Amino acid sequence: MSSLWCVVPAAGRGARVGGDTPKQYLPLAGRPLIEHTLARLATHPRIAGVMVVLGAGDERWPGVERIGGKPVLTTIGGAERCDSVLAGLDALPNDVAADDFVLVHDAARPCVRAADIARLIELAVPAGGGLLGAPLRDTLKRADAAHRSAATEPREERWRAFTPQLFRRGELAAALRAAAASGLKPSDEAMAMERAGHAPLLVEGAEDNIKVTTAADFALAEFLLDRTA
Ligand SMILES: Nc1ccn([C@@H]2O[C@H](COP(=O)(O)OP(=O)(O)OP(=O)(O)O)[C@@H](O)[C@H]2O)c(=O)n1
Ligand SMILES: C[C@](O)(CO)[C@H](O)COP(=O)(O)O
Repeated sequence: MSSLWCVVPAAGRGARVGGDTPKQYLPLAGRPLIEHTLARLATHPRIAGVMVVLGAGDERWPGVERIGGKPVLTTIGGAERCDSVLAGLDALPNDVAADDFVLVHDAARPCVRAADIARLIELAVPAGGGLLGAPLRDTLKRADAAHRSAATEPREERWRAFTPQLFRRGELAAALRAAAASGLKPSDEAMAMERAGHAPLLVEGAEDNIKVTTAADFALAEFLLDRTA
């Protein structure tokens, strides 16, 4: 079975965590958060290599060139996550063809399960692309400016999007470029692909594939690390 490259957007500032150090470099179980994520990806049998997208002038990147025997390449990202993903796609090795599928996975998601990555590849490749996610399981409220519940929104057919997301290199790059040209800043790859007329497959994954977003998420991620390995 062929293996895929994975673009890892890691050029964010982690503003919602606070502090001067971007969250991907903050300690999680004794190691920088990003190292856990890269270890998960690089040791996966279906992943050929990782392209880490760094912030400009990022001195915190340890400069590793291989993890788990897999190549680790780097490039510089942009102002928004979508810009960073596009930069990562453009920087992939030339032997990654336009029709080859590529994964995109947030550096901020260190607890992704290997079985979920395998299942995404198994189901989304024949479907032309897709993403891990989970159906909403809570009642959904629309808040007004005073944080009052203004309405209860339908939760049927509503999913939370996770990463990895998986698409053909050329189609995803074209969709991201088209979105950028229209002034849209897609919050995930699937949004750009939907806008380009594709219908990404939703593949249900474990809800413990959390995105470390606030300081409180570090304790939860540390609790989950060993339980999701
Ligand atoms: N310009 C950006 C913004 C985000 N990311 C990456 O996209 C992933 C998910 O984004 P998010 O959780 O929003 O991270 P930050 O943008 O760093 O968080 P914040 O919005 O709190 O600053 C992270 O791995 C982050 O490093 C990126 O590569 N380039
Ligand atoms: C891509 C993503 O992980 C899907 O849920 C998420 O949108 C990235 O976080 P952000 O805060 O939207 O940048």
